[in-house]
Amino acid sequence: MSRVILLRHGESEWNLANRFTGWTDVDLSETGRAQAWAAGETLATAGLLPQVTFTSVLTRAIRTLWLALDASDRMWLPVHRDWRLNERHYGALQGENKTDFERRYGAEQVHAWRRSYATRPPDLEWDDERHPRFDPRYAALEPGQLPAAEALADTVTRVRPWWSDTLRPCIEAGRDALVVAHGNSLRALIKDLEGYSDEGIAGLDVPLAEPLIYEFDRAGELVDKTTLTLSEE
Ligand SMILES: O=C(O)[C@@H](CO)OP(=O)(O)O
Repeated sequence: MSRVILLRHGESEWNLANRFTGWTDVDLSETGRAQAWAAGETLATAGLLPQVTFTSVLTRAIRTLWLALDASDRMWLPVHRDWRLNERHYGALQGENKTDFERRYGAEQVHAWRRSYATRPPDLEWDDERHPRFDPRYAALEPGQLPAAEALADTVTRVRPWWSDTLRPCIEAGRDALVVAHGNSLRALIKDLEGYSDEGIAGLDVPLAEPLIYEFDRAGELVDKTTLTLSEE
């Protein structure tokens, strides 16, 4: 048996400001840091101490992992960062305020951008300085791998091979893993794990910094899922 703990990062500065974030590399807010620490304490109290950890290449997820590892006295664990766990790329919407956009474009359009499976937000321009091709952390990737905007369906397409080549072998080896990622990259993973339909996944929101525990058998089949409630201060 293997346990996989899925953890969305704590509140970021742009969760707080209600701005579309995507691949923008914003840090955790003070609340987000406290949430990440509390998540680590909760895992330690529950005896959920993984042997290996995975995260994205974005600061809010990496720092959540660091704080959770520190709080659970596990800073020595191996950490594997992978761009395929990044948040869904929100294209030209990145930086915009979600409420302002609802006023300008209507709640239905904004909901489609945020939660429909296949609706892609408008692309970031190729020459926009925020385009990932200008970011050194993606320098080893082929230009065709770098999104200018993603629908959730596109995020599923990049998370699926990560599951097959990285997480699944770890599960089959009987190892427990902590995966710290983002609202929509976790929705992409959970869609396949729990068999959500393209329409059904629109109704799933992953809470900030609340550990979701998935248990798998040695064949990599999901056998159980639980949510850990955070310990009270
Ligand atoms: O802005 C984002 O990148 C995400 C996560 O915060 O937002 P949403 O939940 O609207 O997809």
